[in-house]
Amino acid sequence: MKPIGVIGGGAWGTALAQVIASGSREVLLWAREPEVIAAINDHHENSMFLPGIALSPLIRATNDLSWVAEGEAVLVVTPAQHMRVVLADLSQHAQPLILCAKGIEAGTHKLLHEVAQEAHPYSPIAVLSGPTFAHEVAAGLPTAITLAAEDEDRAKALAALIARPTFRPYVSTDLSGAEIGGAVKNVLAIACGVVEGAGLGQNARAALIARGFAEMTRFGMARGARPETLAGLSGLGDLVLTCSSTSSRNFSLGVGLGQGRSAHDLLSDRRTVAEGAATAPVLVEAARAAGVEMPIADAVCALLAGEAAVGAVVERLLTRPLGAEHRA
Ligand SMILES: NC(=O)C1=CN([C@@H]2O[C@H](COP(=O)(O)OP(=O)(O)OC[C@H]3O[C@@H](n4cnc5c(N)ncnc54)[C@H](O)[C@@H]3O)[C@@H](O)[C@H]2O)C=CC1
Ligand SMILES: O=C(CO)COP(=O)(O)O
Repeated sequence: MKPIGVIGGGAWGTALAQVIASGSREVLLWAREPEVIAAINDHHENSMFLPGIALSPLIRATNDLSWVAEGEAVLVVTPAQHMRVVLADLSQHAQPLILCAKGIEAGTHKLLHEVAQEAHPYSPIAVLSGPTFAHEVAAGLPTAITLAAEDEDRAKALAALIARPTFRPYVSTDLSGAEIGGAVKNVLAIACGVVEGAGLGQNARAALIARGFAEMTRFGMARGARPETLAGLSGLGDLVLTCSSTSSRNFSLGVGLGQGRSAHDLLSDRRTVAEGAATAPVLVEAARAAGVEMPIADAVCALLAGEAAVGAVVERLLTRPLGAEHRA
């Protein structure tokens, strides 16, 4: 059996490596930080990004991308905004690339499967996205996730390759839908954190999840996503997960904003990623370009940019004209 490659030694890349290795598969994991490579190879732990999890000895870490490219398939798990640069360093090959980051590329407004296809025209591209906190997945807790590829047989084959007794991929052919759900829910998770931090109550949070989902659906459909994908694991499923737990970095960032702290303070000095902070301005631009109204995403963007205080943003949302719940 050939090994499987994983690019990205953060919490999620490491958790996915652990899942795959639990099926007696060797994993070649590319990490950026020499300390992460040493800790995985010498102590079978990623103490920087996923502390406290004893990793399988079948996971070997490297800083050599050409090694990883030998995998039967390669999971790409760098933060969204770094993906194009990292993929440019990966040699061209014909193995499938499974994209696991959540975001939309700044500047181009492209979804990550579009970025990957430009960088690797000969590789089949798949997307893996859903409600999956890394620490739970690494601990072997039950998890379901969407695996999307244009070709359904390819999606099924990749799902079989990475499925494990407590890790269940459900297949889809809707790449855009799987990606848009994951990208947009990060921004909405920040909004839900603000509700929590500002003490606005549980009614407000439920309203925000439902109205946020309406925004996700409008934007997704404008960008070619299927509504049923957005209502599935990678959309609504992940939205519910990250809008209700401080295990979410995006939700936690929102809690800090809701307590009146600045995004600059909350984001400086952190090693871990809160993708929603990078996605929010890109999403707002992309929504405008597509003619889609996204008032909650606009509010998150204004808070992150320090353009408005929490009270003003909430008032702006509450004083919007009353309207129909469902638009024709
Ligand atoms: N942590 C989780 O529970 C989940 C994360 N994801 C997604 O996976 C992606 C990666 O997130 P995590 O593994 O959680 O990251 P993390 O927050 O655990 O670690 C940060 C990662 O960013 C990398 N990084 C920093 N600067 C970089 C650069 N210039 N070039 C390339 N890489 C750089 C670091 O090497 C490290 O791997 C994100 O898009 C995230 O939304 C998806 C599902 C679950
Ligand atoms: O995407 C995730 C779970 O599905 C992780 O969420 P955070 O990035 O907000 O921690």
